[in-house]
Amino acid sequence: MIRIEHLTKRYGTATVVDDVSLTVETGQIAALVGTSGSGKTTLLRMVNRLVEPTAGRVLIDDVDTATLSPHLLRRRIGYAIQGHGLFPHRSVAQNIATVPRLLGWPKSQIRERVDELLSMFQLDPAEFRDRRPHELSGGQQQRVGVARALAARPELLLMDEPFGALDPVIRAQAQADLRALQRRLGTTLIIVTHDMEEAVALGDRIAVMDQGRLLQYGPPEQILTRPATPFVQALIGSAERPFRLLSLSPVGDLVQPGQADGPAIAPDASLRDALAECLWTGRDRLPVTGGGVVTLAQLRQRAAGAGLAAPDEPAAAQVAP
Ligand SMILES: Nc1ncnc2c1ncn2[C@@H]1O[C@H](COP(=O)(O)OP(=O)(O)OP(=O)(O)O)[C@@H](O)[C@H]1O
Repeated sequence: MIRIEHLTKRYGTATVVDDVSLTVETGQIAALVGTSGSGKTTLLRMVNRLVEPTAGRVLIDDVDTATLSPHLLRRRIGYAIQGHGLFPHRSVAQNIATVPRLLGWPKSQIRERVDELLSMFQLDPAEFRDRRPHELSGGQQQRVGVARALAARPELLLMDEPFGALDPVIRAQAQADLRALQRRLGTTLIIVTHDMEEAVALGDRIAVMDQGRLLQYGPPEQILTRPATPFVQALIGSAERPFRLLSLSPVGDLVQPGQADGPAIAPDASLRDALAECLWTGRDRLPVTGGGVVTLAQLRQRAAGAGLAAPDEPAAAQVAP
């Protein structure tokens, strides 16, 4: 568990991170969103002490990170940034092996780990191990960057706009892969993004920042249905909100008894997909694979925010004064 307590960073008279407190449970993803210059990167970099806080502290599993040596701390924390930051003159394998080498892993174990990670990211080890970063596509470089961050099996992974440079299709795939991988490994993840869509797709919790302050921290449903301030509301984008809400839940959530004509939709498809299918095919109900139906009337209700579980724990509904 990561506990950020009253974290503050000042440069001269400018307070760029202003008394931010939030908790990320083990195995969860927290997405930091906000406008440019709102302090997201600075907040993230204070977690691995690339930036030293002016005040406040960060606890990882109840240990104050100020008591640890910064370089040892950073070996325990994966860090992936936009533009991947790969070493250009080192091979893919050497790049991925960076932290395991610093930790003194035996060569055979490093090699095994590199190949395992390449396979996990759908890069054939025999083909990619010895290439240099410039011999890879942007998406492949990005995957190697994330593989490098995961190499030493960090309990915590920090990502700063890791998919910013990818086109929308690859980006959606990269997000899905990251989510699946993170679930499998149980890694705790803090990701900075300026894209609310990405935050909703990835975050178990979303932190909205503006001018160094945390305006709201809560599950995506809460941010979307109960924005704490006009700024949060503007960031969500009112036109997109119904679709974002629908994208959070699978068809299986709304399935009810009944029958309908036409091709069926899978229970694990999103409600957003179901709405698109209804509109595209002119149907007001769809059969669901395995039985039952989902209706347009239900989808409309859900898009308006009805029937969602009440936003949980009051602490997560933290709102700045
Ligand atoms: N080393 C520094 N010295 C002085 N000011 C800094 C320094 N680093 C960052 N800042 C300022 O702190 C503020 C927050 O920057 P930060 O990079 O954390 O924002 P951000 O939300 O990540 O922005 P973006 O989305 O554009 O990357 C900005 O106004 C920036 O100019």
